[in-house]
Amino acid sequence: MGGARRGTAVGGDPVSRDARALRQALRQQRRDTPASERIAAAEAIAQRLLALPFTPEHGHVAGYWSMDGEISLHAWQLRLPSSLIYCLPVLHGDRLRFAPWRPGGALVSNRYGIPEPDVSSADLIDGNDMALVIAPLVAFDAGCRRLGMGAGWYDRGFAFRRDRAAPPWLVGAAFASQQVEAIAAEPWDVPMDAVCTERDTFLATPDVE
Ligand SMILES: Nc1nc2c(c(=O)[nH]1)N(C=O)[C@@H](CNc1ccc(C(=O)N[C@@H](CCC(=O)O)C(=O)O)cc1)CN2
Ligand SMILES: Nc1ncnc2c1ncn2[C@@H]1O[C@H](COP(=O)(O)OP(=O)(O)OP(=O)(O)O)[C@@H](O)[C@H]1O
Repeated sequence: MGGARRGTAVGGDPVSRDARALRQALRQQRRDTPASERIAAAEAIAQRLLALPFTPEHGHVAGYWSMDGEISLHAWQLRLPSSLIYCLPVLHGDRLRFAPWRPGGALVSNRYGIPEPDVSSADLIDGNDMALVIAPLVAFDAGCRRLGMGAGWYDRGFAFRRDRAAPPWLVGAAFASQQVEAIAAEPWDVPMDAVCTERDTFLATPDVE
């Protein structure tokens, strides 16, 4: 494995989806990001996310409760226009759903120990009713392909986006150090419309007919 070095893209072959070791190395590198970098990165990614060409004017937008060293979205959440409703992911059976959350709102811990809004299932929002979803990731490439935690929550939840246009807009969020040369495409993969880091914004190239 050539490269889980900080700040450098991993070169060589496309990242094998079976590369458990690579996933672990990238997660370790993500956890090792120093606090000073995390603080600056949260501000920088907020500016990039707010500047996306397709930021919706109203509706529900999802972030995530960062864990395992993921880049934080609190600065973005704080700066969202009041016409947008911030939501967090909620694991409902085998489905990824969403629920509005504001600081102070009731939370419970999900099966992975990640806090999620404490709401009844009737109040959960389906992925296809969201305007924009920021997806956490372990690695990404410049083509806006995403490697997640390996349980397929986002790929299953947004499978409908493989043959349907946005919305919901899907945006990966990561530290620049999580970029790899190429992620091998799997049939179930749902590419992101963009990936933002503290340093760059990658936009998926629209299909030219
Ligand atoms: N902050 C955040 N929220 C998120 C995700 C995420 O990646 N980050 N998810 C993105 O999908 C969903 C949760 N998916 C997850 C999938 C695996 C693990 C995880 O820690 N797996 C452990 C093994 C845990 C176990 O077996 O119970 C591991 O791989 O070490 C966590 C979250 C929804 N919410
Ligand atoms: N649309 C789908 N329908 C059924 N199974 C799916 C679908 N999408 C993904 N999966 C399954 O989910 C598993 C994990 O996929 P993958 O490794 O791509 O997840 P990931 O993108 O890393 O994780 P996540 O989306 O949770 O962050 C795969 O084994 C795949 O079989």
